[in-house]
Amino acid sequence: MSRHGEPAPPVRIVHLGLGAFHRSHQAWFTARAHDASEWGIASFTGRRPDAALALAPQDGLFTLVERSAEGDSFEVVGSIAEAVDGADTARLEELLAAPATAVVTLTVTEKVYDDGSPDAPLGRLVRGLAARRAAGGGPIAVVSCDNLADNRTAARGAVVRIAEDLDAESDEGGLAGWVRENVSFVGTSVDRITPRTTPEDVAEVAERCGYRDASPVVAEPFASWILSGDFPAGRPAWQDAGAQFVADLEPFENRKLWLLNGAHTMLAYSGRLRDHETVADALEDPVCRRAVAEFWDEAARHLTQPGLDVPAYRAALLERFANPRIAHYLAQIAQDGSLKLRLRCVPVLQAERAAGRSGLGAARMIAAWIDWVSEAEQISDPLVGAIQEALGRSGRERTEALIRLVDADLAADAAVVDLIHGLVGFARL
Ligand SMILES: NC(=O)c1ccc[n+]([C@@H]2O[C@H](COP(=O)([O-])OP(=O)(O)OC[C@H]3O[C@@H](n4cnc5c(N)ncnc54)[C@H](O)[C@@H]3O)[C@@H](O)[C@H]2O)c1
Ligand SMILES: O=P(O)(O)OC[C@@H](O)[C@@H](O)[C@H](O)[C@H](O)CO
Repeated sequence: MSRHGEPAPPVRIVHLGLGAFHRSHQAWFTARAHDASEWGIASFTGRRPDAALALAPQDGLFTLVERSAEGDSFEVVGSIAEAVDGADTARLEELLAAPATAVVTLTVTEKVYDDGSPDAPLGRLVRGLAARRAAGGGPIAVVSCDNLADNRTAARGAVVRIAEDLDAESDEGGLAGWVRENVSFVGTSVDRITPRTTPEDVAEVAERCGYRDASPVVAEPFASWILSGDFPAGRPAWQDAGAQFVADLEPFENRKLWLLNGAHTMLAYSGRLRDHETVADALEDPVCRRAVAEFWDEAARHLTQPGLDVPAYRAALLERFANPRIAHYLAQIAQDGSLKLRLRCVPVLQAERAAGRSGLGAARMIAAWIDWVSEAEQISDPLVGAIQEALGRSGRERTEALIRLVDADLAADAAVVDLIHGLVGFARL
C-alpha cells in the first residue's frame, strides 16, 4: 500500500495510543469528514514501536474491514499522515508546539490515567504541552476516547497533576496554570467493537483486495462518537460520519459503560469460567445471558433520561454481540478487571443499594471476577500483586479483600460482602 507520491493530509491532529480502536474509530471518522483533506493525524504508539513500524512503510494507509453478520466490506483509510514510535518525543513536542495542531486524541487504555511517570503517555503529552506553551502555539483541545466515566475530568486531572509536578521541579513554573487556561478537555463516549487483528485477517485482505496490508483493522459496522466540549483551534467535520455533539454527556456515557461494557465484563468472566472463548459464544449460554439480562434490568432503573431508549439499545446490543463473524475474545476483555469493574459495575451496585435494593445483578459480576482471578493462569491487571495477596486468604475474608481492591466502600458493607460471597461459584461449570 502506498500513496503513490500523493501528499498525506497535513497534520493537525496528534493521537496517543496507535492501537486497533483508534484506527477503526477516530481515524475512520476523520477520513469520512468532508474536510478530510485538511486534517491529517500523527499517531504515536504507546509502549512498543510495532504499530508504527507496520504502518509507516505503507504511508499510514490501512484497510478497515467492516465485518457484519452477512459478510465483509473493505475501505482504505487515509487520515493517518504519520505513524510514529511513541518514544520519539522530539517529534511529539515539535508537533504539539506547532500552531496548526488543533486537537490531541487519546486511546491509551484506562489504567494509563493513573500513571504519572514522565515516560508514560500522559507525561509525554504534558512535555509536549510545555513545548506548545514555550512556542506560543495557542489553545488546543485534548479529547479522551478511553472507556472511562467522565473521561474529560480524568484527563484534565491527570494532565494538571503532572504539570504541577513539573512546575515544582522547574524554576519557571506556570505550566499547570497555562494548561487550565489553554487546554480544552473534551469528554466523549466512544463505541465500535474492534477486536485484535489476526493473521487470518491479514491473509483475507491480501486475497480479497489484491494488495498486501501488514496491518488491517477489523470492526463491526456500528460506530458511535458522542462528544461534549470546545475545540478552540477547530476540528474536522466529524458529524459528517455521524458524530454527535451534546451538552450533557453523562447519560450517554453511563448507558454505554454500564450496558455495553458492563455486559462485556459479565460475559468475559462468567463466559471464561464456562469455557467460552468469544462474546458471541458466551451470549448463547443461558447462564451468561441471564446474568447479563439481570444486570441490565438493574442498570436500566438508573438510565431514565429522555432519549436514551434503553429497550432499543439493549436489543441492538444483543444483535451486535451475537455477530458470529466477529471473534471478540473474552480473554482480552477480562484484562484490567479491578479497574473495569469500578467503571462498569460499581456505580450500578451503589445506585441499587441507595434505592434500598440488594444489587444482586451487579454483585454477580464481581463474584464472577473473583472466581475468574482464582482460576486464571495469568492475570493482567494493574493490581495483580494485591490480587495475588488477597487470593492467599480464605473464605469470606478472601472475598472481602478482593472486593476492597474494586471498591473500599463496598468491602466495608457487610451485606454486600455476604451477598457476593454467596454468589461466588454461580458460573462455574
Ligand atoms: N477495542 C475496542 O473495541 C474499543 C472500543 C471503545 C473504546 N476503546 C478504548 O480504546 C482503548 C484502546 O483499545 P484498543 O483496542 O485500541 O487497544 P490496543 O491494545 O490496540 O491499543 C492500546 C494503545 O494504548 C497503548 N498502551 C496500552 N497500555 C499502555 C501503557 N501501560 N503505557 C503506555 N501505552 C499503553 C498501547 O501501546 C496502544 O498504543 C481501550 O482501552 C478503551 O479504553 C476500545
Ligand atoms: O477496550 P477495553 O479493554 O477497555 O474493553 C473491552 C471491551 O469491553 C470494549 O473494548 C468494547 O468492545 C468497546 O468499548 C465497544 O465500543
